[in-house]
Amino acid sequence: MIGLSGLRKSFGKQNETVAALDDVSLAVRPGEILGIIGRSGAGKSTLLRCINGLERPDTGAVLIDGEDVTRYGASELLALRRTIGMIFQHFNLLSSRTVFGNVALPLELAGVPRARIEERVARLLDLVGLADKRDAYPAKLSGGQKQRVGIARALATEPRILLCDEATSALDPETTRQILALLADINTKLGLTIVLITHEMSVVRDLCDRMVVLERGRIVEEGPVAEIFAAPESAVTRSLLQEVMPDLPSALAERIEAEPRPGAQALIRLRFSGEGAGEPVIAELARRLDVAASVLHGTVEYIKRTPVGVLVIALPADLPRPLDEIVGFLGERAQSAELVGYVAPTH
Ligand SMILES: Nc1ncnc2c1ncn2[C@@H]1O[C@H](COP(=O)(O)OP(=O)(O)OP(=O)(O)O)[C@@H](O)[C@H]1O
Repeated sequence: MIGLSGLRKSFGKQNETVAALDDVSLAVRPGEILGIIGRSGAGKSTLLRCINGLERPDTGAVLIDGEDVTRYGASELLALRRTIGMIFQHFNLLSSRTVFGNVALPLELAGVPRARIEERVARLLDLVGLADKRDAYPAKLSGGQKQRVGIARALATEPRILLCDEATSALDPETTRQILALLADINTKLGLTIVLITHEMSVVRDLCDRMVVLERGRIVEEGPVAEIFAAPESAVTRSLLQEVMPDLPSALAERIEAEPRPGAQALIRLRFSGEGAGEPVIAELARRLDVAASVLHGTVEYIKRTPVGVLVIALPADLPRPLDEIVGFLGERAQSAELVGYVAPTH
């Protein structure tokens, strides 16, 4: 549905140039929800703006339904934007217009007859659960209600693609959950393709099918959300994941040493996904290798009903077998097993 190939975009800043996008290639499948995550300045907004033609890449192609939109002129771009809805962090509603007036605006601009506008807006307000706020002005709405208006307005021209620019970053956690549930509902009901940018892993976890991690204008990781949560490869992804699935609680992290001191216990981090998440690894470790491990930390997240977890265990100081063998044994039963370091005995 959307194909980006070899996108590069630089901005000049005094004497230096910043590569906002540095050779980005990506395919977005019809009907999927793709999350693009990265830290501030990673290039997320530039990427989104290239998709809807607000930004023209220096080189590379943006294919929408097979057509390279980087070659479009002004009028073709205008038509393109009607097929791509967009919602924003700060909603961007017109304060002088009612809820109805805001949602109706793109239809008025497209010259849709009044009766059809009335009917379409009523349907959209029903869809986003705001039928009773039809005549309210934005100033009287909560953040979540404003974003619902934003979503209804974005859907007014019946786009095939919805771009979300940090759409829940200004909302509290409960309202965020409701808006993400609404987006999931719209994705299912309308078969809409959704591309969202965010700096929050919880948004990706709760809504997306696949994810892309951007860092300094480059894609550093890409794949199904559950797979990346279970086995993050890049340092950026691991660090972003700390927000939802801490690898180690900070009190424990402070005590970790790289080399074993006499009497120190080795800490092993296990990652699990899907079926493996329920397997009795620790019991097997005790039974088969005669190693009694203790659990120091664990989290389990459900991503589209797939359990994905992290478990940190401490091995006893005097191991009956070589450490490598134990890590290998665990690695065969979990998604991954790695030595985190050692903790010295506290007494
Ligand atoms: N119009 C511009 N002029 C100059 N530099 C820009 C412009 N737009 C973006 N940049 C630079 O390009 C880089 C990527 O910016 P971009 O806004 O795409 O990142 P982002 O991941 O969306 O960040 P944020 O989450 O803070 O919005 C940054 O270094 C930014 O300063």
